[in-house]
Amino acid sequence: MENFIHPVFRNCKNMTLSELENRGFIRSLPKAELHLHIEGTLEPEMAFQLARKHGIQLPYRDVDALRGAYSFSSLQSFLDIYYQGVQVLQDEDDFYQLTHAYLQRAHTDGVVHVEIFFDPQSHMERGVSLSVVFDGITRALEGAEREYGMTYRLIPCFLRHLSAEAAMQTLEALLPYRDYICAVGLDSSEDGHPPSKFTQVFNRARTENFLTVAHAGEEGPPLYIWEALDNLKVSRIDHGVGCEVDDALCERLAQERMPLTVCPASNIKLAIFKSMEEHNLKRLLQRDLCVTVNSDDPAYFGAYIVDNYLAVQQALDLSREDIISLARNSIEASFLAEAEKVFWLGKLKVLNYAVS
Ligand code: HPA
Ligand SMILES: [Zn+2]
Repeated sequence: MENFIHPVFRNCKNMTLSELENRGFIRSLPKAELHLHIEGTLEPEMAFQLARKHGIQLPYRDVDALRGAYSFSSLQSFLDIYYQGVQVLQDEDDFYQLTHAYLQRAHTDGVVHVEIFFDPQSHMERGVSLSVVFDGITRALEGAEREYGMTYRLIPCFLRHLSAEAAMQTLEALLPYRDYICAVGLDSSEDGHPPSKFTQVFNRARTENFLTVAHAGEEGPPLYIWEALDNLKVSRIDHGVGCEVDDALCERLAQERMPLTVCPASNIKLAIFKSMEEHNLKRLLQRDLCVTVNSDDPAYFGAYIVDNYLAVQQALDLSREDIISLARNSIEASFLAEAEKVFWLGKLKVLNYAVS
């Protein structure tokens, strides 16, 4: 027990006082996490625990060797390891444990509302039923709502490297679970898989009263962001950092107040930017875009939501007002009801008075 360090403090050993103060400040802000793949919260310790439980042999000697493999050169190099990790998720309790662990962590980070992605196709193709996935995830979400008052939405995503027909079949399989679903999304390998490939599927999703979101402009060109807006009629762009080279697109995003769910640590780990100092988040904020900060796949990128806020604050020299704007954007960009947004925005307004 002597050497036990709570995961929240694992990275704190070498921190300066101002880092600790900033971390506490960021934690204290009510915020929403809007870009989080639940499968991307699988920490190596849990991967080994579940592999042992199910008699699965992971191709790594131990937890350290697995964590050591989390070194990526591109989105695809990450996805190859991520889909391998998914294999250990087999029964309802696995999905519960995974989601429960993430929600506990999010709560300590001051997250008051989560919108969680998951990849139904990566489970169904292994013979894991949708009811197992939904039951496990929603059991944890309902527990966090009871215990912490944390609200939630669920967003199943279609894998864009698979066919539009497969996505349509997946949408049909999801319909019996419609009461648990707020929106549908699009993720996985971006290059060569434009949003327009899924126009019909997203049309159908909207006739079924689902909102839509899509990953676009992570590695892909601005054209994919235009297509997500015009073909898929999304309410948010996931990532979207590739918009910067297209002035007309930036103007449209600003004018429509179209949120971008930016994931800074993910962008560095997947080599979208060479370093955090080169990240374009501050420039996008200065262009009046509705930028939010999120963790994407925190177990793989080594950074949960507060780590992401802190990293951009330090690297880009963001003020406390900037940080509050990011938290405010997250509430505004969420799929919460208007009255709930007003409640959290009121709390943030009081905090803003306190720092300005
Ligand atoms: O960052 C991502 N991009 C695309 N697909 C994904 N699936 C999990 N994480 C990601
Ligand atoms: Zn993502």
